Amino acid sequence: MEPFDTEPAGLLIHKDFISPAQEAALIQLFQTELTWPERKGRRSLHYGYTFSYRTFAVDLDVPYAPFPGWLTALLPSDEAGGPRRPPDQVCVQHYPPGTGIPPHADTHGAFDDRLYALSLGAPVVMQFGRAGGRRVDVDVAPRSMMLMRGDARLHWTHGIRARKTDTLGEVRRPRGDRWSITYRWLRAGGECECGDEALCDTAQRRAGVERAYRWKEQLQAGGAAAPKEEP
Ligand SMILES: O=C(O)CCC(=O)C(=O)O
Ligand SMILES: [Fe+2]
Repeated sequence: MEPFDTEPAGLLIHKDFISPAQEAALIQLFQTELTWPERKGRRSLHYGYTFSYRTFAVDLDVPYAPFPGWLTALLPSDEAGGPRRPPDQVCVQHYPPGTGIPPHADTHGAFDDRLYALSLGAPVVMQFGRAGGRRVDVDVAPRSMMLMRGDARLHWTHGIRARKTDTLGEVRRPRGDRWSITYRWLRAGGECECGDEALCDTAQRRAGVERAYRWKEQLQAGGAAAPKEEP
């Protein structure tokens, strides 16, 4: 796994984590064997514990669902000191062209300091952002496994703009269908000690600040009636 050559620190990318043949077989499986929710935009399926879009943590009321065989074969083998056990929560997502995911930091208290994401299908530009406006665009290649830890995990947001093309230098590249598999481990104790009040749910709760959910802001502004585009 190689560190990304600029900020954010803690972003590592393992190119060609799977072969083109493995990728093609997986995309075939995604398209023919999985039952995706009927909705426009990005679509998600959950394995292990189920992710809750209400709390942005796992929903412990939904029993742990064992991983299917095809997924077990794709668990990251980590050079960074772990994982010592299989992930608790895995999310397979499909991004049709034009869709994205709003900038966010995965919930600190719920998940520990390592997040992995395997990419399949079309490449996409992922944007990392830091409070104060710094932004780094990362061109995420298919078949690569990304690891976010340290700063990249805790103190930067990541997101994908909902748009039909990405611009790289002078080149406008059309988006294509992309799939990702993200891997998360529950944080023991459920409290994060990073203290980052801009991004950490534990720090915000301790400071008496309610996390600023975009859909709550929309509700207050008389806008959308339900969360639509949250991670
Ligand atoms: O699609 C990806 O590569 C990342 C998805 C993500 O950030 C998330 O599900 O929290
Ligand atoms: Fe994320």
